[in-house]
Amino acid sequence: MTDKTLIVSAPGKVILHGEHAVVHGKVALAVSLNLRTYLQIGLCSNGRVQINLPNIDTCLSWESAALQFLLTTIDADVLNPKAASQEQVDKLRQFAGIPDGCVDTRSLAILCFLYLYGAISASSRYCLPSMEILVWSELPTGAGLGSSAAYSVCLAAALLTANESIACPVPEENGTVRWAEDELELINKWAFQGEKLIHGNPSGVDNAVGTWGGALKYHAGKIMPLNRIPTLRILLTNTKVPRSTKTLVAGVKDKLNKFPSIIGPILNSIDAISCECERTLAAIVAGDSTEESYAVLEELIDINQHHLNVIGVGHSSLDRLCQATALHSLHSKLTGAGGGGCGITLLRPDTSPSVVEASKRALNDMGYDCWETNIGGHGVSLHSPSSLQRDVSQLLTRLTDCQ
Ligand SMILES: Nc1ncnc2c1ncn2[C@@H]1O[C@H](COP(=O)(O)OP(=O)(O)OP(=O)(O)O)[C@@H](O)[C@H]1O
Ligand SMILES: C[C@@](O)(CCO)CC(=O)[O-]
Ligand SMILES: [Mg+2]
Repeated sequence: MTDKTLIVSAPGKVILHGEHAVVHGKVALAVSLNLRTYLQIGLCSNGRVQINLPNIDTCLSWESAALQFLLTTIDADVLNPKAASQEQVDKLRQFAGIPDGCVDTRSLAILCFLYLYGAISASSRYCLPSMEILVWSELPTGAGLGSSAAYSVCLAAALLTANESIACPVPEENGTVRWAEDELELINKWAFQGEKLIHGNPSGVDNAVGTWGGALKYHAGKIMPLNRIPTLRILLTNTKVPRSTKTLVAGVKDKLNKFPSIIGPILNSIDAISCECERTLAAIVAGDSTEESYAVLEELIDINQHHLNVIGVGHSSLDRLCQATALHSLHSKLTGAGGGGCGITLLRPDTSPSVVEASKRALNDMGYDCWETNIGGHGVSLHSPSSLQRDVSQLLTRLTDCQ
């Protein structure tokens, strides 16, 4: 590609409880996934900026000179990330030929890139750097697993590192490194600004998981690592019904504005579910009556799924998912923004392989993708090419070659 190439990655996430309520200041519990988004950035001197997004069939390239307007449009301080103003968004839309109100996958991804590239580069340079960026993800796009946050976190980490606003740590023996805590905070803050362009009004939970990984409790902007959490077995199902987080989040806000005394208590109840879930997970770690604790976790899942339907983010595909797993005495709820996308099903430590297989078969027969997942992937990381899994490395090389 170029003389200086960096590869970063960030994990997707599942929200156990608290989606949507967290946007309104309630508690959410989220864990990172072992599915990641990878970004390769190469600084070059060919006077061009290229972004290749194969998951969404998009590859765009501009003369750096054509992007110089970003320097005057975006007056940013790299150490104090701020949101794009309406005027700036309008200029970016106009430049990229994105009509007002257009929320398709490609438009949102490009808007997010242009703002982060402009804001991070413009704040410390007089001319914009020439670069080639390739983003490829193992996560399904727009399915509730935090693909937008993983994309924003990767862009923020790569642009800040390429710009030397944060250090470029030297990979250790295993070839993967993380940044220092204050640098992670800066990555997270910029990623949050990227999420704003994609989501409209994000809570910040998804980019926090993408940045720090692991399991965390998120409450009104406060990020608290969850240390007392057992190894959970989770079946992840993608209904493949497309939806937009931005639209769903806006829908809940409208409902809350219209019926504050009806929807408000439901959001409070979701908050209480997250807190009860946290206590129950800690009880399992402490070895307290695991059998009963799992029964509580299952009941919390059922109650929350009903609440999410009431606030308008359910979908018939998700109802069918819950019914299909209930036939095997398993409990499911949507995860992420809902409206289709993915659901999670809790498996007990002793759920037998035959039950898991039968559930998977039933879900596959309905046209859904379904897999038992590992949770707790590490947060945003910088990789040496040799440390990447072979299939990921080969894929990035192949995609680079066909640019
Ligand atoms: N691999 C990718 N390449 C380019 N753009 C991506 C990629 N992954 C996500 N995006 C951007 O993120 C948007 C999807 O974000 P959205 O928030 O709707 O879904 P999600 O993040 O997968 O789900 P949730 O927010 O519920 O966890 C896409 O429309 C696209 O703009
Ligand atoms: C629906 C939502 O709560 C989670 C999306 O993964 C939105 C957010 O928190 O930004
Ligand atoms: Mg998202």
